[in-house]
Amino acid sequence: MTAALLSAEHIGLRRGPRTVLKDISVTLRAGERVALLGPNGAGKTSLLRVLLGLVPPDTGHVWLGATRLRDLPRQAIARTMAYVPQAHQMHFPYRVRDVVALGRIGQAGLLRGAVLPDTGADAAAMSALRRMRSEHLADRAFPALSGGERQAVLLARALVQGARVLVLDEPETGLDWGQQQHLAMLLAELARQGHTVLATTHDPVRARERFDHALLLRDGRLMADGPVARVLTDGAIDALYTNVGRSPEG
Ligand SMILES: Nc1ncnc2c1ncn2[C@@H]1O[C@H](COP(=O)(O)OP(=O)(O)OP(=O)(O)O)[C@@H](O)[C@H]1O
Repeated sequence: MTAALLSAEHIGLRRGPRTVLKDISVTLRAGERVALLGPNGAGKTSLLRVLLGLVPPDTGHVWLGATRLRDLPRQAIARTMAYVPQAHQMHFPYRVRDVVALGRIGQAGLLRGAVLPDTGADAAAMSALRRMRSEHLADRAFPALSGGERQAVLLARALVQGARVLVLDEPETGLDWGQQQHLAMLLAELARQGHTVLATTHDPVRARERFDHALLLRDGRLMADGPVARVLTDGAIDALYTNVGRSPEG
């Protein structure tokens, strides 16, 4: 089996009086597409943020390879992991190639003072856009793109960043069927190239087709973790989404 790229052990997270994550242990491996599913409020985004090192857990540890995430500088984390947010948050009319080139800013030496990236950045951006089959968008204004085009551009930026782990929060939201198919094809290609894809989704049926592995989260607890064919059964899906919020607060 491939070595763990990112792992979490016994993660607990409290927010005010609420326990948001409870004793969660997961392992992500190179080349895997992992779907994170659960009802609204289950803790999916909170878990992503802990895994990305954006929120320190109250208990447990996250490991990037053999190193604890909390012992790594932000730049080192950024070179390994990229967060691909829902794709509608940028309003300034940057050109696509510049949005992608911004992925270089996390690299050594560029954080201090530099606004726009180094001379190699544009070539790197174009190469990443080609990998995401989006080079034809290079000179368009980012905010004018469709949701699916923006996702592809943000994935290209993650590639420029050098990230091996790509973390996506509900990437299919707002995409029509054709764009969802295109995104699924890009994620499959990235996984074949050895990237790890971790994405939240509200669509268990499509997750069975488009992911290798599933994590089921409910009330902050990991209910199941395994290959999609084993984990995403009709019974498990029903149980995941039925009578939500009735379990005791812990
Ligand atoms: N900063 C915070 N302060 C208080 N409560 C929080 C905070 N962040 C998250 N929570 C609570 O933690 C729980 C999990 O939230 P989270 O956003 O992780 O769920 P989710 O599974 O991503 O939900 P959704 O599918 O609706 O996006 C929710 O009850 C939420 O209200």
